Amino acid sequence: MLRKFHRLPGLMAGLFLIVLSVTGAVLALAPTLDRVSAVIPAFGEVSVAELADRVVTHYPGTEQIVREPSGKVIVYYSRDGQAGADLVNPVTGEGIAPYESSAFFGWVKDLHRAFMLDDAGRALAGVLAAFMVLLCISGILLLARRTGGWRNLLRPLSGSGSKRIHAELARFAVLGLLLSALTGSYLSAQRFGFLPEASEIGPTFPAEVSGGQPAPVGTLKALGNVDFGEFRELVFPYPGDSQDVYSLTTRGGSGFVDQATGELLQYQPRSDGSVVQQWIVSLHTGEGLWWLSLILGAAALTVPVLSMTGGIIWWQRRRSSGQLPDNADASQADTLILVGSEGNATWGFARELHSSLNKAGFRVHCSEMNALANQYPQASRLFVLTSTYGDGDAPASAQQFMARLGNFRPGKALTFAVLGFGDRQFPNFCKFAVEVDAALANKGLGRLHGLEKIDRCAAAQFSEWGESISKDIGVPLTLDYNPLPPATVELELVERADYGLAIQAPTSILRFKAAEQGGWTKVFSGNHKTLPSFEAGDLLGVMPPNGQAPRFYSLASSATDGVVEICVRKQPGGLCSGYLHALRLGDRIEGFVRQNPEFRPAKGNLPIILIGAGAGIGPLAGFIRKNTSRNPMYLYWGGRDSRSDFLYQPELGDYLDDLRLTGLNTAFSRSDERAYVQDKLRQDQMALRQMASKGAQFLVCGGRDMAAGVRQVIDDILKPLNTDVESLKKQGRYLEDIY
Ligand SMILES: Cc1cc2nc3c(=O)[nH]c(=O)nc-3n(C[C@H](O)[C@H](O)[C@H](O)COP(=O)(O)O)c2cc1C
Repeated sequence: MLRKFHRLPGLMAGLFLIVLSVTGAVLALAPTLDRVSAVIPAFGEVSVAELADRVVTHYPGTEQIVREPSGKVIVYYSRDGQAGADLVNPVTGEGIAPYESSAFFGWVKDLHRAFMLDDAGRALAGVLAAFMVLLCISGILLLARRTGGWRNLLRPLSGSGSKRIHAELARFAVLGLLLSALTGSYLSAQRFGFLPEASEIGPTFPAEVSGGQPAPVGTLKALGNVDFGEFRELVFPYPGDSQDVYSLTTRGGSGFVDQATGELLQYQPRSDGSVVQQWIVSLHTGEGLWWLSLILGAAALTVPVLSMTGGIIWWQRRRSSGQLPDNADASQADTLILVGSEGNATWGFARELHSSLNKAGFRVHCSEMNALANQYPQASRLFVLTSTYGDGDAPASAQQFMARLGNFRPGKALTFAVLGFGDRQFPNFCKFAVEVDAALANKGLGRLHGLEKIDRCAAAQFSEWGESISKDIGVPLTLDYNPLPPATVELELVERADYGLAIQAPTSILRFKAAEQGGWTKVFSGNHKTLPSFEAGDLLGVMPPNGQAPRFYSLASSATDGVVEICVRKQPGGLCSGYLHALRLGDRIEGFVRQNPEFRPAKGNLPIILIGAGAGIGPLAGFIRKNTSRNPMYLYWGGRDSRSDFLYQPELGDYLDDLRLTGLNTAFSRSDERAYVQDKLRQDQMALRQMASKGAQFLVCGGRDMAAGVRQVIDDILKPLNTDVESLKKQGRYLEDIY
């Protein structure tokens, strides 16, 4: 609901909002430019009497002197019967340049206020400002939900692409945008009479003036008492009219000054309403507050990017939820399908189930798990299809499910079936699905069908599950889904370095390049695909021979390195690792990239501690290679025998020499020292604790047992700091890529 609330005004108003914000950003420059060119005397340096005296010396026909909020001073005068206006220096009274309001800023202001459409445009701008208020408020709520609560609002954000850019920019700009939108809505509501405007009634013209011989303006006492900082406007008396007076406006009010005695007559302070009104204008335009105008301008500039990324997110969501035809409304549906997915594979299965149930005559509502509503009044069966990610964690579209389950009030008749999607190669096979199944049972829901798990998107297992469900619901379902294989690129092996043969742990560093599509094939196929950009720590999906499901390997290079590098240990009987180890230079494989932004070193210059064992060194070596800004980076790595499987030994030496690597600590389990990487960590505990207390980040890559051992040692090391690995994980300071 909240997302819908955020999305609708956003999509409707996107284009106009871009115009409003870009013009707003341009206008925000005006107060700063004015401030830069203005000469502003220090407090107490120039009184209004002195200012007027100096101006009159240079402009004998002065009629009015105005001080703009930026500090600029304008004199309006008549000379030889011609009216003129000049900018003047308030210290000397000399003219600086003829005064002309900028035609460009005037045009931009018209576009900003009314889209060049008079009242209809003004009304539209007002409605858009109100939309913007809604967008900002719903956006802040969504952000708090995404970061796990208000207290975490400033924490590092996870995710990548449009979602990440949208959230980061919104977090930076939201307060500025909210201020502009609130003040804009207020001013617009005032203009159309929905809110009262503070009317400023000036003082009445004095009943009595001295009528004596006018004194020189520089000697008038009431003007001498007002500092330039307080001054706003001085209107001169009509020349030769001894009954006329000076009209003086200051920051605090306005009054009249007798031109002979210099007495202040009929002074009237400004009303509170007028002060508030002026503040609202200043907070909207930055008038007189040049620093605020820069903040508002920077915030406004984010709107085009926010609109674009917001549009992309909406479109991706729509596409991934498959624009399901005949998706029943949640309140009307008798059957629910909730989907937890990170890479969208599970959506394909959900779509097939949705279509099959629809054909069987059910009213089916399908949505992501994060969109779990509090109630589904008509629903009697719930199917949850979810993948598992990270190390047994929830996928992106299910991360808020468990929290939302707290408010979920299921009807008595609602029964459920959970179908997990995962990969048996991970020890936490379908762990999140297991947790969801238990949580729903705890909530008191009856089971329609027990938990089942699908390994690597196996279509046959899915069909079998469909047959069991058919029996449970008493209606035949045919679940015939063949997932499309991912779009792959042909990669050619260009280099390999082999280690570990002597110790029966063959491990190779393999470097590939996108294979050249030559000659006629290239011309006619139009099929010259390249890998998308990738970073060390992302995953290379490799299609093994015989059409098996892809296997994933952590990338040890970034796209900018010009090669696709992986480090692979040959597993006994391993289909894909065996296939890769048998490759010779020039051989080609089919591969694709899957991003893994959760496993990346933090930016900045806090220490990074890389810990790994065996082939887990791959992405860690990639991080070190990329550390061209020489931030402190330490590597703890464990192998078997330094003579046989010291992976990346020459490169690590170079990185130490050129300071991309600050410290290297190795442990070899089959050498004389018989040490594991955990032992080296324990030996260095003082240094590690000190770095942790300074905010260091830990990145661990390698086998599961090693990772468990490392976690235990780091927990011990952190104890005196009253923290642990779990807390560091929550802060994004302990990342694992384990297999
Ligand atoms: C980085 C990564 C981590 C994964 N972690 C697990 C895991 O812990 N347990 C599991 O069963 N499957 C794991 N998988 C496999 C996915 O759950 C599986 O590929 C699933 O079909 C993906 O579906 P989705 O594209 O809808 O998210 C992982 C996959 C990747 C790429």
